[in-house]
Amino acid sequence: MNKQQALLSFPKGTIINATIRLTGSKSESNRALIIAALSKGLIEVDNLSDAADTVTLNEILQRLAKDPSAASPIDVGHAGTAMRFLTAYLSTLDGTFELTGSKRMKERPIKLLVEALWTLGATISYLEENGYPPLQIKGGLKQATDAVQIRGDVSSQYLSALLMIGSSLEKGLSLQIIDDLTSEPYVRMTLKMLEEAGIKHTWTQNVIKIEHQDFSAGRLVVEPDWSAASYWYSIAALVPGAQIALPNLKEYSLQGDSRIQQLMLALGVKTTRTDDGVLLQSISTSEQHAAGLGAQEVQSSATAASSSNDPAASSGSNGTQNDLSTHTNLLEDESGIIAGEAPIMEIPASSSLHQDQVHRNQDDSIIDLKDCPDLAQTIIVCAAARGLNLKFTGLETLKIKETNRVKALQNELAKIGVELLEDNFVYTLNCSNLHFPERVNIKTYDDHRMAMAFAPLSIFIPQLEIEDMDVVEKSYPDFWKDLQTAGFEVVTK
Ligand SMILES: O=C(O)C1=C[C@@H](OP(=O)(O)O)[C@@H](O)[C@H](O)C1
Ligand SMILES: C=C(OP(=O)(O)O)C(=O)O
Repeated sequence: MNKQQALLSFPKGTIINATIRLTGSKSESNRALIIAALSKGLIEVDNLSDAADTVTLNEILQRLAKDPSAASPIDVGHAGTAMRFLTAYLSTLDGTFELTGSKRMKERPIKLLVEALWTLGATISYLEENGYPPLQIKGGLKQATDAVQIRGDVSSQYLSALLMIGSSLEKGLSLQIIDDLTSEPYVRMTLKMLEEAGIKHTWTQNVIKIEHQDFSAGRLVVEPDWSAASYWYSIAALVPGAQIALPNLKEYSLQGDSRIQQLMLALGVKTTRTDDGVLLQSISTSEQHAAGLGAQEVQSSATAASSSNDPAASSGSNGTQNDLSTHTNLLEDESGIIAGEAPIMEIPASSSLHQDQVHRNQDDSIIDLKDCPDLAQTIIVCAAARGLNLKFTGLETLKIKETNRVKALQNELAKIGVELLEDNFVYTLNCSNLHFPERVNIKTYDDHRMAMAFAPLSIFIPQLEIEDMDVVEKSYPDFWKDLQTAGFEVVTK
């Protein structure tokens, strides 16, 4: 099938003054759909995302509700959350299911989740490579135990998948997290949404407990997507005088990616709360200097931003301070490979020890994105365009997402003369040869975030081609239309 390219340009002198209505969060939507399905009609959902990942999961759940025996094979395409959440959910249904996905999905590890479900009593087998989809799931889980351990440093989606089925299991769930927890705000989002659906939990040190209990009737309202908002922050950081209103976004959100507010303050974007959402404004260089945001300050301010100002983020929802960030590594896996017998892809080394070292030794110019990996491409490309030699940690899990995002960033940033250097879990931008050619073609690697993170470069590159523009469907189908609303020219080729 021929891929459609977008040819982007940004007329010189355009001042951006736009209102952009973002679609709902795909993370919240996909949790809401699973919770609604588990609640058997007690929970209703409002403002579902238009994201293809959500549309796909919704269709699958509707087919399952109609006739589980006719629903298989179930194909989630590129949707990581759908793959992981359904693996747990299907284990609780009656029937036998084949769960598969795109070529890339078959390279994204699922072994830790499958092993945790095996411990609970599920019957799951690998249909191709050990440790990877496709899976055969024989439902009707007969629970062997409530106690399960799982490494937290590979994907938080495994934990969310288990937590969502916890209250439906006859013995409940006691989930012990070993190793560092990556993408922690997504686990908190899961627990918060379960709470909104009447499901209580406790989180003490590294153990989250959910008793067997019933959902209570209610409605989950999905907020607009903060990850999608990040591309507008990047644009505001690169276009002097830009003003972008994002209605309905909440300053304090269930979404950890709302941290873009603090991170981008350091790159020159101010966020103001309005009656119906937030307003982004680019701060001029002189304002940045007046606010003390010189090059050095940009770096330390960005670091400070990596500890959220969201009060909900600093303690368990039961008010218990958890110490996951400091607990020791219990299951060091020196090989750094969790794949089965035929490993397809190395997952980030079980790197807690090394990363702890980095954190201990770090000067304050390192931005840690472990809590918000989906912001990495946006921030790194934006910083590169600004010529800022920033340092980052917490990027290890990028290697097992829609593509190896570290490699993809390295390849595409090279086209503007920028290097992203990797050394012992620290990633450094070297912008000393930054230049903007007349025409650049950006490859997307089947990754929506590659397309959206690089699109703002059209502010500097007269003809920017984005290969395979349809990739944005995964999370933000209206992205190109919204760019046009803001004054960008988008020609489809
Ligand atoms: O739970 C979720 O909704 C998500 C968790 C994150 O994945 P990891 O936990 O694998 O980092 C994130 O990258 C993904 O886009 C959505
Ligand atoms: C990593 C992502 O999604 P998923 O893991 O759900 O495929 C993403 O949206 O950036």
